[in-house]
Amino acid sequence: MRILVLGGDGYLGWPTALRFSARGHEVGIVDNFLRRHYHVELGTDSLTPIRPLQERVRAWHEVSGRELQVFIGDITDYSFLEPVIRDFAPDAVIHYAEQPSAPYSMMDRAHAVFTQTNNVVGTLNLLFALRDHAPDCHLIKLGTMGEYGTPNIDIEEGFIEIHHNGRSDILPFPKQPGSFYHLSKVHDSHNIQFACRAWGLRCTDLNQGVVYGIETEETVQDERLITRFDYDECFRTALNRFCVQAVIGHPLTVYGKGGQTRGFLNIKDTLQCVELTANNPPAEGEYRVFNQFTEQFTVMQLAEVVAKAGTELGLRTEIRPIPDPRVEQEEHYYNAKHTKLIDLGLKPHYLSEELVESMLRVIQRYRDRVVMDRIVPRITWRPARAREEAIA
Ligand SMILES: O=c1ccn([C@@H]2O[C@H](COP(=O)(O)OP(=O)(O)O[C@H]3O[C@H](CS(=O)(=O)O)[C@@H](O)[C@H](O)[C@H]3O)[C@@H](O)[C@H]2O)c(=O)[nH]1
Repeated sequence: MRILVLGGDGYLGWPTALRFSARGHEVGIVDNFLRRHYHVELGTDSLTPIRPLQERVRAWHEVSGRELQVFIGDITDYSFLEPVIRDFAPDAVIHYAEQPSAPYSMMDRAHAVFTQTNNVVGTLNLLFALRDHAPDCHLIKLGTMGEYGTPNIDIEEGFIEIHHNGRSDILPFPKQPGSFYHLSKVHDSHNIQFACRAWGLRCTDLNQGVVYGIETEETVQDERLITRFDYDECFRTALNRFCVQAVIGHPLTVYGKGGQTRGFLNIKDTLQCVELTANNPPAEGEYRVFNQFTEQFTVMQLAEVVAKAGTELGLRTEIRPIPDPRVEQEEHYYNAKHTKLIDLGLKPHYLSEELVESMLRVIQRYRDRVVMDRIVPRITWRPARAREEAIA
């Protein structure tokens, strides 16, 4: 297949591009380096010393003998995106090219507006480019489990049968997202579903949970191929962040009661899921939703696994809950279905103490790169006065 990875310089995009390239597909990467720019803006950095994209691409060529095509530009700029889609003529587009952080979107008005403009306009441009230049292409869009929020009923995979006043229908599962970032993904889902219905596009919306992990089969082949690994309050994910905190001797920052439950998956399973999805495309006009995670945990359970693994390695690891900077339920019912990818053949890598220990060992190699004053959260979901109190 000809596969275009939008956001192919990112945490997941880069390993995804390598995986498809290793399997013999023709892979193109599109990126505008926004993730690198956010870190310059916030004074943070990836724990792992990632190389410039062109150097990574050369390294992959040396290691594998394979070429990756690179397109540098912004997908919100249609005059950039349209010729890329037209000339590359993809069979599948994997779309990671969005602002992915809930805290970043909650910083202030400007960051909320940027997040929604960037994400919604980029995806809309993509839909039009596919309609006009690659109508048979399979769009694989990274959505989020956070679209559903935490309702007091079981979460279905995209759709739910509703009986109402003697009639019934299968409708999109209700959405109660918890940040302007998560809301941007809801807006995308609606736009994509409409484009499938109106124009016959085919799309899989992958409602992904919280990803953890550093290494994949391809990125370990050469140190220049390592993917980024964030631990700061904005671009982290909880488990990755707790692991870095354990290594530097910082108390694990469980927010509030720690009963927040989410779906989690290993970065290796992100690649498996995307590959299974690409190999099993939907029909023309079909809009599918897969819930992409393998296990659910509370935040406190994650912290406990990290604390135990840290103790095994001789680290002094303390769990210290802090007031929750977000507006979210700190204890709640959570039971989300996730069978469709398993039915396609997903073989999960489950979370274990050994896996966390191996992450801690990799992090230990780079511990001198940690920006210490970017661990404690400063962004809150509440308005200014409450924010100042929280920081104090
Ligand atoms: O130091 C921390 C960091 C996070 N949390 C808690 O851990 C949970 C998950 O937070 P997270 O920062 O790991 O992930 P989140 O903000 O939900 O976003 C991440 O995971 C989402 C999937 S999901 O959570 O919506 O299923 C993706 O869409 C996003 O791109 C990705 O950044 C939240 O309840 C948060 O309050 C802590 O208790 N302590």
